[in-house]
Amino acid sequence: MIVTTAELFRCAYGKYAIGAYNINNMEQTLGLFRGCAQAEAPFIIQISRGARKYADKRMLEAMIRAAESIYPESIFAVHLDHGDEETCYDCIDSGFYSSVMIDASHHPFEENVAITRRVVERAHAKGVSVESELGMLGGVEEDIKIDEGHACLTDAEQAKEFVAQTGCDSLACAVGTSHGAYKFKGKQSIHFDVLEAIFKRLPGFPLVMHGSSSVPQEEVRRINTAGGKLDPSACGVDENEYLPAAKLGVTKINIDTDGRLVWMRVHREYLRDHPEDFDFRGAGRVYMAEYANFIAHKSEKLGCAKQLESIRKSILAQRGNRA
Ligand SMILES: O=C(CO)COP(=O)(O)O
Ligand SMILES: O=C[C@H](O)COP(=O)(O)O
Ligand SMILES: [Zn+2]
Ligand SMILES: [Zn+2]
Repeated sequence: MIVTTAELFRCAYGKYAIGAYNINNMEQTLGLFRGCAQAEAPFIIQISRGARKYADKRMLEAMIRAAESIYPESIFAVHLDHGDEETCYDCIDSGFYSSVMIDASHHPFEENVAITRRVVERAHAKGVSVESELGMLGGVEEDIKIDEGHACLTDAEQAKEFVAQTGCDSLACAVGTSHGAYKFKGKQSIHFDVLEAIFKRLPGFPLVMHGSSSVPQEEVRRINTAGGKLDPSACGVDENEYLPAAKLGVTKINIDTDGRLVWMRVHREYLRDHPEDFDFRGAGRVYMAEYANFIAHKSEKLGCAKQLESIRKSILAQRGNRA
């Protein structure tokens, strides 16, 4: 069942967070549905503009619809990740996406408000939820790279004003995390003081945390042992901080890099250990099983494992009340 992120957030708020994972190909798609079925977890499928170019937006839609028919019990939102205005409209008009992110945070405040408001109007007219962004994360995001010194954390007072002026359904905040495998040097910590200040000014309002991969050192070590050359000093967010963040209003946690690391590790090790192999499905099979286990593990850490049936009841009730 495809639901909106707003519907998911009404169930999760203050209790747990929903994992948002980017997909680009069939193996990720099947692994994601399988992992969430294993964990009995709801989820958010994220499609970036890069993914829409890489795999063709029609291919991604067809794969997701096929995966849904293979896993009919699944409950998920289809979400555009880091959209610009034009791509948001394309997704809203497609009738397939249930949620879009308009990321105009690189513009000045007033312009960010104006762009976000336009998208909210078009989206809400079609029942689509809107995530917006205020503040700037470090790291690489689509074609923009922001170094550590230029990242700027979200101001709580501005966040309150921004939400009131735009009417968006959720807000991505910069609270110390960053995108990619080369995150800030050393351990990445969520600035809980900043998050708490936003939570206090926006009680009941769903917050989103991007750049939340944990970049496990063991994963980086295995990739490098099998021939990779990733920076071994980079680490991500401690997975044990997902739930404390959820208690402060974070309902959506974005994880892409960690899934890419699973792909890299499985394929590098498989090719190293099976030099005679010319059937790529061997590695693909291992990857799908490993990715499913990875998703199930993340769902436990996010607190959304075993929530599927209660979410189903609650969303059907929400829809019944509105009908
Ligand atoms: O925020 C993300 C996608 O929008 C992903 O963040 P990571 O690079 O930490 O996985
Ligand atoms: O934040 C970005 C996501 O990790 C998606 O990355 P991408 O734009 O390379 O598809
Ligand atoms: Zn941004
Ligand atoms: Zn992001």
